[in-house]
Amino acid sequence: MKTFDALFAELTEKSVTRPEGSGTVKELDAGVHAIGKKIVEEAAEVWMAAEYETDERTAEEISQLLYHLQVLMVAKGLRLEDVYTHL
Ligand SMILES: N=c1c2ncn([C@@H]3O[C@H](COP(=O)(O)OP(=O)(O)OP(=O)(O)O)[C@@H](O)[C@H]3O)c2ncn1[C@@H]1O[C@H](COP(=O)(O)O)[C@@H](O)[C@H]1O
Repeated sequence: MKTFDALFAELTEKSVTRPEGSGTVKELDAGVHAIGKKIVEEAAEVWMAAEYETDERTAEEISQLLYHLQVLMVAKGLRLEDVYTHL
């Protein structure tokens, strides 16, 4: 099972190696504005799933929100430590 930290390491590596077909690379190239919109969309999907769908669907939507938050962190050059310091 993938952890938050392992996913972040994977996305960071992809931002450097830029493999063909990577959705992350595509999203990074779209820029902070597009990534931000995706985050808002995914956050709304988390909310709707939590209110009206199953726990499994909610967990799936949360995983997608976490993914897009990580893509934004990579786009901004933020490290996990930069966020963890505020927890
Ligand atoms: N965890 C994720 C992940 N979560 C969400 N997503 C993306 O976010 C989208 C969210 O799905 P939705 O159904 O909400 O969105 P959609 O509107 O249908 O899709 P779009 O039209 O917006 O692409 C998915 O289609 C994926 O493009 C993810 N894309 C990649 N990962 C992981 O990130 C890593 C790197 O992925 P690549 O860069 O694609 O190799 C791999 O480990 C992947 O498993």
